[in-house]
Amino acid sequence: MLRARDLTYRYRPEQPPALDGVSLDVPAGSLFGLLGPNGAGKTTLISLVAGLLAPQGGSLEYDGRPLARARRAQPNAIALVPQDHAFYPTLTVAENLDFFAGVQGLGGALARQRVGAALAFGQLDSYAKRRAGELSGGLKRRLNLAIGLLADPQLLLLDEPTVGVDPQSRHFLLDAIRELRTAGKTVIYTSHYMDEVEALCEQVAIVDHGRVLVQGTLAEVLRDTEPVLTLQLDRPPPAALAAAWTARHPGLEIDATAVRVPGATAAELPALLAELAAAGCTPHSLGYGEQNLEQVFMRLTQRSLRD
Ligand SMILES: Nc1ncnc2c1ncn2[C@@H]1O[C@H](COP(=O)(O)OP(=O)(O)OP(=O)(O)O)[C@@H](O)[C@H]1O
Repeated sequence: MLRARDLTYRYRPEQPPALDGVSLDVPAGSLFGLLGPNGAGKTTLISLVAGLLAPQGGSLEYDGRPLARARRAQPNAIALVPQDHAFYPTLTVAENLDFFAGVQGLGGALARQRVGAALAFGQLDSYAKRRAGELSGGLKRRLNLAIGLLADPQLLLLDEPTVGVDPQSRHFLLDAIRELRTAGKTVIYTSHYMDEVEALCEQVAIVDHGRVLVQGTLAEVLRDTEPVLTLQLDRPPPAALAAAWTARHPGLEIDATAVRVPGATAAELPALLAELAAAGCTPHSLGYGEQNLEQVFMRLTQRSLRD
């Protein structure tokens, strides 16, 4: 459905590029997680898809047509729900929805029906007459999402929709996003919360410094890296053992209570455990094989998502 090839974008000539050759394929009907730390380029990328910025290099296609042409043919097919609150705080919830329905060219019975559906989707009916600026953080996010859905878009771009919300609203928003997918929408979801992306999305791309580091189904991305053995220990292994393991497994990491051994094979496990026991160290937990997205990100960048 959405195909990006070699996209580049630079805000200022003296700055590094915000996007540096990004290629992505977002299948129709997928919940696609765009994961990356602050400043990775996520907002820039979805601003290009939303048409707020024009690519300086590369191409973007939507349903097989150049994006600009697809947008002219179907102006309401793609909607952006931005990170910032995109409504008028002094208007009520209902007035905001009526206003944005009008902005998107909806009128008469269709506008009433879409506003009703958006209120119901965001479970905002009982707040319809409340000034938007007086809503809680979570309700403001729900209103943002409801406005994005007014014109019944096919592709919804959600930029960090759960930042700054209470756990209950976060839960509500994540369920609502799942519902959108069930209703056949395509959703691109940017986040630096890897647990959310892991719980929600079946397609994932990890971006950093304006580049896509890895993309594919969640299962592919998690499997894409060599297995890591993680041992939680009662104390660090002796220096001689650490040196021997590091020689066999470059990239081995040791901290006060854990050892991470990249590239260890399943066949090696008994020997490694025997060496540890001989050195007087007792592992109290052991993990092997599949990693989570945070670990994949750390392996690819040597940094944490929150650095
Ligand atoms: N309007 C702007 N002018 C100049 N530089 C910008 C502008 N907007 C973003 N940048 C820079 O472009 C890079 C990518 O920013 P972008 O907002 O796309 O990242 P992001 O992954 O969405 O981060 P965040 O999670 O913090 O929103 C960053 O280095 C950022 O400082």
